[in-house]
Amino acid sequence: MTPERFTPELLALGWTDDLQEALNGALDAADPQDRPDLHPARVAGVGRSSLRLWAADGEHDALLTGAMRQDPDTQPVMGDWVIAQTLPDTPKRRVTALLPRRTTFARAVNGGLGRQVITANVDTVLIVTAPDQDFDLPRLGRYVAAVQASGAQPALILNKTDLTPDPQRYLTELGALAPDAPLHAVNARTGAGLGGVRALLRPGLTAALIGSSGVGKSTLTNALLGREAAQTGGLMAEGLGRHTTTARTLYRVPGGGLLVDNPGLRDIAVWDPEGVAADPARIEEIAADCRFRKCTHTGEPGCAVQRAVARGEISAGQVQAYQARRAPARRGAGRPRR
Ligand SMILES: Nc1nc2c(ncn2[C@@H]2O[C@H](COP(=O)(O)OP(=O)(O)OP(=O)(O)O)[C@@H](O)[C@H]2O)c(=O)[nH]1
Ligand SMILES: [Zn+2]
Repeated sequence: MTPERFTPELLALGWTDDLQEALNGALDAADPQDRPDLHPARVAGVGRSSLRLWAADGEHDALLTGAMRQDPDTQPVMGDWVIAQTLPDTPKRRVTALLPRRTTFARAVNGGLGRQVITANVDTVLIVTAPDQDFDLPRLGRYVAAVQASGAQPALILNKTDLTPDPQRYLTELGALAPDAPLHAVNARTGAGLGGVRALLRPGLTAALIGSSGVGKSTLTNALLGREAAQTGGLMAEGLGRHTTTARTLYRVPGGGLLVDNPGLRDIAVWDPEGVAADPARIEEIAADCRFRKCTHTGEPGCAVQRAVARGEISAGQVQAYQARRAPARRGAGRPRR
């Protein structure tokens, strides 16, 4: 049907079985005449009215269909996978559909009534801190919670290890925040310890860096990329350049992996942590529409919860948090609760 399907190019961009399945479904539903022109692509840059896409056959500028532009639920964000149509008279593509999101970073808007997704499909978030006045365990703990709520895996990075005679003391405290998370000490300026961080950026995986201003995210980005891509010292990163006011970009890491640079993610410190927490009543309300009464929301057909995740109404992380909370009760009772 389509020439795509796990080409090395798509895999390098983070293509998965779930995405292929969603694409197949969308192609089945599409006008047979259009099918050869429909291809998956990853959103690598977001401008006011256009998108930068990375596809199996290279980079393209793209426009949204009017319907997608008007619906906040289908507005593609950095990291999203979309279906893009080639057009006869222009090199620009037209984005026709949003593919389901694996993870979502969102912030609460309208006083917590709504949520705005700012980055999708990030697998690993490197939480960066330094052994100086930035080292604030409660705030770092909120980063960890926000990352887990997004559905992504946190990793903890202590940068600027040259500033302390005793990095181990900081590492011990950091490690206690998330015992299962990878933990690395680095000096982004000299590159010391970078090998461990590089090992987290495997082909097909998408990573992002968060942490306060000045902690060394841009320096670390440049060290990982092996070039001066991001401006250090608090200036804006390279991105869509002249076309946008807010730089948001995706980088390819030499050796594999993708790195999202998104100022919106950097502001995670100001997020309301409750805004991203799961509301069990809300999820149970959605789950009432699942086809199966004992649906576990882990991939059953007709699952209303997964449908809500795909629409961005709730995040994969919220569902995970909800399931994690239910699991002990389920074990205790020895049978499913519903
Ligand atoms: N001593 C020391 N300084 C570092 C290290 N890494 C980065 N810096 C310095 O810290 C300052 C801030 O680094 P940036 O990389 O711009 O920090 P950032 O987190 O990207 O900051 P924003 O762009 O404002 O979010 C720069 O002067 C860097 O040279 C390190 O490992 N040791
Ligand atoms: Zn379900």
